[in-house]
Amino acid sequence: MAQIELENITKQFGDVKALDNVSLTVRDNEFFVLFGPAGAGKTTLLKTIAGAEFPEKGLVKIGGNIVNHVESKDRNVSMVFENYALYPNLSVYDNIASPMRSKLYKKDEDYIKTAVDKVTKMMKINHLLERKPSQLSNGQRQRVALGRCLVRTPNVFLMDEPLAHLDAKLRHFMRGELKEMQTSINSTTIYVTHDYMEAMSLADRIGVLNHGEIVQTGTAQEMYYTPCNEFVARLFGEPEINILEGKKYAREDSVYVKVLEQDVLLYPSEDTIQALKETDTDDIHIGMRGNDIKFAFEKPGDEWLEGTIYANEPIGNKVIMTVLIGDTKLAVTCPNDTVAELDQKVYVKFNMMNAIYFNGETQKFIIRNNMSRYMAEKREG
Ligand SMILES: Nc1ncnc2c1ncn2[C@@H]1O[C@H](COP(=O)(O)OP(=O)(O)OP(=O)(O)O)[C@@H](O)[C@H]1O
Repeated sequence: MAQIELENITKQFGDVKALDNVSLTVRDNEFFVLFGPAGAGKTTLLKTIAGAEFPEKGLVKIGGNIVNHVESKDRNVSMVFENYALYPNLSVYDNIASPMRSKLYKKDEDYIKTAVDKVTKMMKINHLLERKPSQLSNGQRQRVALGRCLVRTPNVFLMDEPLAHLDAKLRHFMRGELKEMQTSINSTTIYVTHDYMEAMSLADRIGVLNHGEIVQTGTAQEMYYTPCNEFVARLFGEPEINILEGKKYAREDSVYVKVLEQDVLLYPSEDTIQALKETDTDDIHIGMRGNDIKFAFEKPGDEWLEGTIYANEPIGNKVIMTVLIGDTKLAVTCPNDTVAELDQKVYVKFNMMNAIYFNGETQKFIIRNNMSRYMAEKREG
């Protein structure tokens, strides 16, 4: 049983509050991903759980026990850092074997050999066992460090960007292996990444950290469809979500939002009207993802907005077209065979089914269109 609870944790380095009153529960056996910009406090949070940093305030609990004063080695956690921290004089084999030779976990050499074989095959480093860390590439070193972390089965794995230095193909493969491993052993994992795709594909739940504070926790779906503010909305998805500045105004018993200074009204769905009416500002921002914007080169109808093509950028199997309307740039996701000239006229239309509304003053989430339907679908699974 290794539920992790952080209660009101504050950790300060000089003037910098690396963690600011953080409260968080990571459930037993959960794969929890910590996500956030550089300097948000992710590594400090991991180190606080590992016992490598000690908070000035708050409680750290593992498996229901307060561990604030328990030494790192006695917490039964296994941590892998982005900067490897391998023993330079030991071979790959001995580096990976080292946790099992420690006084606390002492295992016999046959057991160790079986465990090292298993993990080095999984990491695709079983041909490097005799080498020293200095004879390895960064990606190989990182896999050795990950292997050393995974070779025993602690209560808690703490992983700080363990795949950052691997090429895209290997990273994809490793993600699959990690996920499978997680489901086959009973361990709680907290995993730090900068890669939103990695966060979304691995996580049971995600915690977004910014300036030392937990901004939102939830599933990948919740982060993507119901982000608690514009900051979270921008973190998930490529291209970054478009945030359109608009004004709401009432007409009869409905509410309308006008965007891009154009005479186009975006009709909120029925269940959105009440929430927009109750919002105490007329400044409304609409979050619209690139794949919810349709485009055409001939004007299909009056409700389409006219713009010009500002940029066209291929990304993997899609093209991101930047459309300029007035001063606003919209990122539109297009099929990868889209051919378009810069400055060419283009017409766009929003799929309002997936519009997300934010308070323009606070940038906080108000509601998404068809919220009740979305919630019902979520409940059904
Ligand atoms: N030992 C330290 N001494 C002084 N300041 C520190 C120390 N460790 C971290 N900090 C500061 O605390 C803040 C949080 O750092 P932390 O490394 O936890 O962020 P992070 O989210 O892991 O960042 P990154 O994604 O860049 O690794 C940063 O402002 C950092 O400069």
